[in-house]
Amino acid sequence: MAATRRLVNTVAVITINHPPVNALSSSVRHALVEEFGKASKDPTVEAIVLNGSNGKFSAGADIREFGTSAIKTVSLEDINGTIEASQKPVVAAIEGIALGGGLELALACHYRVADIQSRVGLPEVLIGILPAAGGTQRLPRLIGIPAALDVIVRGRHIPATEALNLGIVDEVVQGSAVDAAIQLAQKVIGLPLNKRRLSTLRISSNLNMEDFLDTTVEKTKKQFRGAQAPMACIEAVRASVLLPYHRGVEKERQLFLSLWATGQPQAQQYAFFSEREAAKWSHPSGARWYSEEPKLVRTAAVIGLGTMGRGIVISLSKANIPVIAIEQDAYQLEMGKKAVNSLLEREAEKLKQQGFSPGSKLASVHFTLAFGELQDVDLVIEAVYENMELKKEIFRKLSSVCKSNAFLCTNTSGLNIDEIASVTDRPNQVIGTHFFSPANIMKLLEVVRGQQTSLTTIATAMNLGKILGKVTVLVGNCPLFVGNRMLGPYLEQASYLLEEGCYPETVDRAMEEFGFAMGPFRMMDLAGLDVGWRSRTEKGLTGANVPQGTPARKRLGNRYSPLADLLCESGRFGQKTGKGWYQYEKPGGRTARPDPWVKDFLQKYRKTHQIKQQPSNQEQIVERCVYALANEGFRILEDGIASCPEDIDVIYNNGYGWPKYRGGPMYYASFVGLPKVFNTLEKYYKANADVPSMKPAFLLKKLAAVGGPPIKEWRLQVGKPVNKL
Ligand SMILES: CCC/C=C/C(=O)SCCNC(=O)CCNC(=O)[C@H](O)C(C)(C)COP(=O)([O-])OP(=O)([O-])OC[C@H]1O[C@@H](n2cnc3c(N)ncnc32)[C@H](O)[C@@H]1OP(=O)([O-])[O-]
Repeated sequence: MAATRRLVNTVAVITINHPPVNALSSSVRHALVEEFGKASKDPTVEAIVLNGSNGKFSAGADIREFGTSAIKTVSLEDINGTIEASQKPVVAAIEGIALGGGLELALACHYRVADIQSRVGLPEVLIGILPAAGGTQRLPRLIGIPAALDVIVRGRHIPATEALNLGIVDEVVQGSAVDAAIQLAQKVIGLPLNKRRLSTLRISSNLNMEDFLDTTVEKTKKQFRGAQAPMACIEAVRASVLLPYHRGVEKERQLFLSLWATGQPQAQQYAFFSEREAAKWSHPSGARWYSEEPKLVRTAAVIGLGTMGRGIVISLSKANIPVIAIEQDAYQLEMGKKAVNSLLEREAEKLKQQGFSPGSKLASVHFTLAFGELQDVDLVIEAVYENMELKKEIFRKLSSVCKSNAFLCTNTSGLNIDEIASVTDRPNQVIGTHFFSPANIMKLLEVVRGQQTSLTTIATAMNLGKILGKVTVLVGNCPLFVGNRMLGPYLEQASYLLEEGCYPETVDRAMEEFGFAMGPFRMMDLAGLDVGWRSRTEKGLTGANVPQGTPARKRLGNRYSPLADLLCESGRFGQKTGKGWYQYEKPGGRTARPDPWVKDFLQKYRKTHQIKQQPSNQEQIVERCVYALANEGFRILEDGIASCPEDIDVIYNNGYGWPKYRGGPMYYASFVGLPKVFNTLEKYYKANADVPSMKPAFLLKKLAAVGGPPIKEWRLQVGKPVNKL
């Protein structure tokens, strides 16, 4: 039964029953209509309580129903209208979650009681749509325009205590929300309900509403560049100010339909489900996520308290895993300790505001210089800087100190996991955990399996990612893994565009207007140009080891752009030195301004090398950079490094500032049409045979030849994720 009804004295308790998250699918909506109908007519029932089974009120509309005929059967807004109009008081008992349509349903009830652990919110914007069951009209009437806009446009999950302060819920309880709701229902029997019907309320505000909304539009446009849903949310809330309720709801509906026509909701919903699929990892042996038991990680250690290590320590502590944090000398340890403690204090403050005792949620961190103290930890994450010899030295030590069943993880963004594992006494328990900076904030975790990594180790690392609240993707071992490997051809194209007449700001603007959080040059300045320079020097691509007579713009017969090397030779390492592709207000400054020095440098460079100027327009810039990125994605699939295109998209959406409303580079390629992507790359490669990264990948060619099937059918062509490198 999608909903059940029981009687407690004169209160009917209607329970939504649709595991795992009580999504309001067609069957649930039908069941709600039926049970409400019965409870309303039953003369022994004087009040109604609505809750969800398994401690979850509801995660909202069933996302899988969008775009199908199921969504067209009995509408949630009609149900909400019926509930609100009920002559018997209806109380929502919110446990766990009331999200999206779930909260809209609760808003239609006359009262709302929440348990202290629950979260409410209208996160529709995160899947490309807007609350379209009256949420954009009821919430502003309940909590006012500014607060409602914040909730609806940002789509965040709001902890119960904050929801109480905002006025979204009437009561927060430590114990059972259902018991409290039944008590409240009994208390309000017979009281007038008019003021509890949100659709009938008038919006009160002293603000100059039109100005306020216009300013919000401008701010939101900048903040969510290119995303349509946040803008539609504002327009729907504007309607709540200007129009009577029923016309506001019509506007909500229209906005929903026009959003659907943009294609953005489909991309964002693909991204939503891809994230969940990524957790269901597969292994070339045929093992899958459900066939392997992860080991419990009761204690962990982090080696190295630089920016990355600090973030990892915070993540572990927030997941209630006690941590031992190690540094190499007293000074570094003290610096790390100060930074970690100050971040932990902030977390503790947040918890206090939510009504929790920080001690119950944040695990302890012990700082030490002594490796010997690691003998009992279940798992170690090494997070020192990227240097193979240093990492090997640490893993040798760990191997001798840690108990035999401890897992050893290396936080590297591209070094060979097998080489690191080879110096240990347990290569099967070594795995890569590539966090993204700042590690306590960024959602992505690339888990890298080496050749000998055991299934238990994989299951444990994947499960740890989940416990840390990360979007975790399992990938194979190759230089730079998935995300960073794809950046290579992308950044290469960006540099060639400069050689051919563009400027950093032109390329960045094009990519940012496409939707990237940051264009390639601003990104390089932030990461530090010296990092890539060091790696190219080690590979003999630049510096003293380049063979004499090598042309400046060729390496091993292929095109090479020395621009970044030249910048580094002038001491321009990016933000840290106050100069890079841009100039900054000071070393460490954040505000990038176009630098006349760079313009002059590029002009002289083009003249010296007699490069014909043919600056690309915005569309060409995007095509070259994004197709280069996706093409490498196809190669990664061919090589068996990623299991499926969805995993690649999850990595880009969560770790590289890719605009989620475009689904990810592989989804985008599919959206544009694989034959078009193939033909564009082929044309470029024919004209530039010295740029092998633009040669269309074999898999792309194969898929384009059959007309570019939908992305979920690519798996058939990809096969098992066997590392072919
Ligand atoms: C009518 C128009 C107006 C209304 C619009 C809306 O309400 S739009 C909706 C607005 N609401 C949202 O945007 C909320 C979206 N959901 C979430 O944010 C999270 O899922 C969570 C916080 C509810 C639970 O997190 P967690 O880490 O505990 O668990 P988990 O994330 O792994 O999910 C478990 C399983 O449930 C599945 N599933 C989940 N939700 C839905 C759904 N609504 N639908 C269908 N399925 C859903 C999920 O795919 C997964 O399936 P699998 O892989 O097992 O087959």
